[in-house]
Amino acid sequence: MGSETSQKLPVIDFTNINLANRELVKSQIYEAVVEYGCFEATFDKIPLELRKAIFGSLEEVFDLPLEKKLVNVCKMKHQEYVGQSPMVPLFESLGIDYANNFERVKSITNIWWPEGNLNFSKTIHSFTEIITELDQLIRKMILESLGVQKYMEEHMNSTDYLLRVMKYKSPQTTDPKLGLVNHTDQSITTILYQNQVGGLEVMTKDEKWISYKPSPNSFVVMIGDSLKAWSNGRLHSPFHRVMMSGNETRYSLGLFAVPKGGCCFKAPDELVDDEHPLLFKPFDFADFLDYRCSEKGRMDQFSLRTYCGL
Ligand SMILES: O=C(O)CCC(=O)C(=O)O
Ligand SMILES: [Fe+2]
Repeated sequence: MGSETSQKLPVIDFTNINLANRELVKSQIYEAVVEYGCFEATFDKIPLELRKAIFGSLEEVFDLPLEKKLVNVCKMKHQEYVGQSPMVPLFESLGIDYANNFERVKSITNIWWPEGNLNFSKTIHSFTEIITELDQLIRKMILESLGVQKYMEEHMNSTDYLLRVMKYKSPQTTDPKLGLVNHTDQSITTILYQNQVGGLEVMTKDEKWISYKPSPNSFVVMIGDSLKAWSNGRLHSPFHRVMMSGNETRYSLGLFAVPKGGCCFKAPDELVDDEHPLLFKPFDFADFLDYRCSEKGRMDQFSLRTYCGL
């Protein structure tokens, strides 16, 4: 599935949003999430020192002994350590749930480093706090574009944040090797950030792979299946994967906004009418993840449609 294209993701500038350009940015976002389900955000609020600290912290956590990484630190379901998988041997990932809450980050840090590691907690939390703000601005603008801003508070209150950190070993070859399998995210939105090593590819609606070139002030913003369902299919949740080549280690972070478990996630009535019949049954995110992580769900590229498509 998919051939390469020299096309690029739409780039949207968030460095200086003001009253004069807000509406323009809003329309750029909407156009991008309808067409690509994804865009590159230029955003300069991560100072260079913090960037260095972030990738230093990622190196440090993945250098922990395997038995430490295998301890399940998350209260959110299905967020345990992934690694040493025969399907994706280069890939490792750890979850930090509710990473926007400093006390929560500290208590997870203390499991990994019983003597504490304040530098790690602070770095992870600062990053999350800054990116959470970007996420909320983007979602606010998306809800406005959808004409359902009256649900803003309810929508924001029914979501939590999960941070996942990722390491991809270098394959030591110029021949690209699969780093992470092709998938859509189950989240509402995902914001990705990475070191200088490229590899992320996003699929267009006509099944072409766009490869993304990282840079320090650039973030990839992606729509997940939950927002696709909530927008009653108006927004696209794109397939994406990671392909690795060369001899440098790739580190990345994904901040996932996810529906709170136990809460019924349903498209607003305003987005459902004769022209736009309801496409997905209301769902509980925890159940959706149960399906996605089941033996059948793991093999199912169209898990949203299978799980709650009408
Ligand atoms: O490492 C990346 O850039 C992508 C990670 C990803 O797609 C995911 O964790 O869902
Ligand atoms: Fe993903």
